[in-house]
Amino acid sequence: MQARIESIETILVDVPTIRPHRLSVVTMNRQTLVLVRIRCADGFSGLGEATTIGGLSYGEESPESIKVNIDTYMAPQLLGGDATGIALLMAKLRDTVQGNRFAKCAIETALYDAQSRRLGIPLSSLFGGRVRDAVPVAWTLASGDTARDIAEAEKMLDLRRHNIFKLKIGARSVREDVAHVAAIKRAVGERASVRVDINKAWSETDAMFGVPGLKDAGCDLVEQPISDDNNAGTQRLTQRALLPIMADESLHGPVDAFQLAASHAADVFAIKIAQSGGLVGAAQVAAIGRAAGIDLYGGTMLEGGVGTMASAQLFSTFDELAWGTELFGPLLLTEELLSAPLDYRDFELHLPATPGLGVLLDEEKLAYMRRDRSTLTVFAVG
Ligand SMILES: O=C(O)C[C@H]1C=CC(=O)O1
Ligand SMILES: [Mn+2]
Repeated sequence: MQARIESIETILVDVPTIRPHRLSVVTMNRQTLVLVRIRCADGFSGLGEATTIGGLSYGEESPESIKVNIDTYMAPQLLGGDATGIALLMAKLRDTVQGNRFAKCAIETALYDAQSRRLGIPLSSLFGGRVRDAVPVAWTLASGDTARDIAEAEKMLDLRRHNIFKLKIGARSVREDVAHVAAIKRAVGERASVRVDINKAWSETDAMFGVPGLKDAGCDLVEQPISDDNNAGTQRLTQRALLPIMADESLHGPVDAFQLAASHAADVFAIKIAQSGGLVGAAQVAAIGRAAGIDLYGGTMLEGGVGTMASAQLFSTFDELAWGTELFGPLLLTEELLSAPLDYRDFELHLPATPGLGVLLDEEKLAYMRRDRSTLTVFAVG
């Protein structure tokens, strides 16, 4: 049975964060969610998300460019097509649209959400089924203040919400950053795993000094210490084997995964569905990593509930997820856009058993919060 695509809508929603979120590349005070909704003639619809971080400071696609490119170049090609033929539709997009991985991810996710709803099964069933019904979730400490980060970590441990902490460093000197990490590890001790994300800020020589310091501080994992232009440098750091090195910004889908795996320039892959160009691309990144003996970690672009659940649906199917996930995006936001919030408890995100993504939008809240609330545009078949 075919299902004609009737409309594709891309919606921007600006949501303040619960506190400033300081990365080496940007300080976020709000997040712009990019939501995609595809409606089909058989009455089924699907949701996807293409949210990125800090406008253009993290990736090459901004929320605004994602919306314009979907509305102008992608939606017209897909409208009227058969929504059940996901591989064919995505092949058509790949042939005619270069790059734009986040936009493609949102469209592909919406098609998979609609298709799994149509079949009455969770989205994870279309990727082989679940190995687990819940995934561990790290929290990022990024207030920029050591005492505040320690208080936040204590609160998360008390709530039994997170016992893995990822510290954002790289904006200060290496010496100051190592002292910051050491203070937080001293405070939480064996109750939590402490890891760092440098978001490319270090030079290779910074890393030569910094990584041994982090090891002495009790840090467990180092994410993207140096530029993604210098994978040879990351390979050298990985081979020094002082601490596990995780690839994040250097990993944009299966081709990068293959190159990093072939040169063993990482010990761990941060799998992100948007960076990988979609769920299928992310599954391929995971498979390449596993084939090369590289561990997996479920990454985020700090998406809201839709993208977070799409990621969780895929990560639940991985046979190995040694470093857990960081699917905490909705918890960083001051506003809930789902009709029921995601289920975080006992240090994990629990997945719903309902069809598709298993999430619904709070339509009233969305209507009130969407950026274009006065100038609505929905692209539909004429
Ligand atoms: O990993 C990143 O670089 C981006 C993001 C994920 C968690 C977080 O706090 O920031
Ligand atoms: Mn990262």
